[in-house]
Amino acid sequence: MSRINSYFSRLKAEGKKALIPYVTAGDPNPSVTVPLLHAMVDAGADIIELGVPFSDPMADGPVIQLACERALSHNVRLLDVLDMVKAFRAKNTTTPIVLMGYLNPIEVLGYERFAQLAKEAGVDGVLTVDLPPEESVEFASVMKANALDVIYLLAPTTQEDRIESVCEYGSGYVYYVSVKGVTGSSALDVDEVKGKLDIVRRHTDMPVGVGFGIRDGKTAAAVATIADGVIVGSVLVNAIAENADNPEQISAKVTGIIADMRHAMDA
Ligand SMILES: O=P(O)(O)OC[C@@H](O)[C@@H](O)c1c[nH]c2ccccc12
Repeated sequence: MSRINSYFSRLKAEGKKALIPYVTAGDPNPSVTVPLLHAMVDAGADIIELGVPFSDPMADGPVIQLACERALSHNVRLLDVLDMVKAFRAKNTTTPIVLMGYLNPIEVLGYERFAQLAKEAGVDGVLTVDLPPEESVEFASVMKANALDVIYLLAPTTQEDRIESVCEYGSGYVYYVSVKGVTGSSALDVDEVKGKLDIVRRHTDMPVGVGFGIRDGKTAAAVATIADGVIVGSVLVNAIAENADNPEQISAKVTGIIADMRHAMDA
């Protein structure tokens, strides 16, 4: 059983939902990331989506695009991100980490080498934004051979027959994107998302995480009533951006938001 699977089963047994924050590795500089990951866990994060900085993050809005730029200005590459995961694992062996990014840096390393290094570093799952499941047969089989979960996105526009295949190829959890568009979009409509999740659940027993447009405790709590995981990115990355000039503030701001969400979700 993967660390992601066992984590979700444990939460289920406790009647809790997963809080899944996203941050970009190396933002605003490489020394911030590992301590920030530990602080997020202490504040109530269950699973971490760690973004691999990429020069052309087409599914991301301005907030995460700028995060990628800040990290890339310090030359943070995929191998550096894997080193951060390894450093995190020295003190934490329970919190699942999903690497979130685009295909190009993985292709440069090669699937096999990437998968081995990622596993060794302590990565649990991989979400490759620009690789459609239908084209990922080889990718997915190499990841799975190295005990990495492959997480896919479902969008509001995904047709039911594709939901079926995406759920079949994926493992760990499915990521339901709550609104059309890029990351950092405006608020989502919980009732509309609920209707979609009912359809998704007809096709899979996997946990379903919902992301895009969750910015506060109230929305996090509402999403927690319908989903297994609440995924939060831009509001945290924005707090990082606002404090990029005094990084000692970053952890307090980010963990403040996470603690609020945790509290609202568990209330
Ligand atoms: O930023 P938001 O609206 O809170 O949504 C989460 C999202 O940022 C995170 O999961 C993510 C970061 N980059 C992505 C690219 C595609 C899909 C999702 C993502």
